[in-house]
Amino acid sequence: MIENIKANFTESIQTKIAASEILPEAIEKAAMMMVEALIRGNKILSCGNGGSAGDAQHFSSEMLNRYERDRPSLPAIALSTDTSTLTSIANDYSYDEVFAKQVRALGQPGDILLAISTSGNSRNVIAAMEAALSRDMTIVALTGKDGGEMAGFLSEHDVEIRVPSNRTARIQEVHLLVIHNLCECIDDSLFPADHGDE
Ligand SMILES: O=C(CO)[C@@H](O)[C@H](O)[C@H](O)[C@H](O)COP(=O)(O)O
Ligand SMILES: [Zn+2]
Repeated sequence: MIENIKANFTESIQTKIAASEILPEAIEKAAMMMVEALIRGNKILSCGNGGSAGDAQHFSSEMLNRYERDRPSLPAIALSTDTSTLTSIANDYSYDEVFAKQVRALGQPGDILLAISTSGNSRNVIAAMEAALSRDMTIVALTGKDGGEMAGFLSEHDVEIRVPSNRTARIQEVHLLVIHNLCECIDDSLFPADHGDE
């Protein structure tokens, strides 16, 4: 067991090092898309399943409340939080529709969808992306593995941040770091810290 635990730490560290070499430009592009959307008065919707649902909520809470510094609330909605809405859409229609229906109701032109899936193949996340495009939103996709079907949905207006790993857990661990980088870039752009503030 100890050897497995150590191997997991090593694999996670190596995945982060590999990601640090290939992802910074995509993260910067995604952050600038988000900053521009927020300046325009748009908002960010986020979605994902399982651990990625947690990531979607982690991101929205850091927008709505704060990341590391005191600053005004920023508009974001995680689409994985309202169990009445999720269960009724899944019950009456299909689990594939649980995020897409919310995007069609809440999404406005210029909003951003943060779509999170380690495989890139979750049907409900892909349906949310289709709904976002129908609302003239842009997409920031956090993926892994080979990008799955999600990778094929993106245009030059969108950005994919694909973690170089085939293991769901390792991909999720990097997704969280990506989310914290996005928050830091947004705060640095919109609310630069005073010297000596931090
Ligand atoms: O957290 C984990 C595994 O670490 C799981 O809950 C995982 O998120 C679930 O199996 C998801 O359904 C996987 O979906 P996806 O990342 O392929 O979109
Ligand atoms: Zn997990």
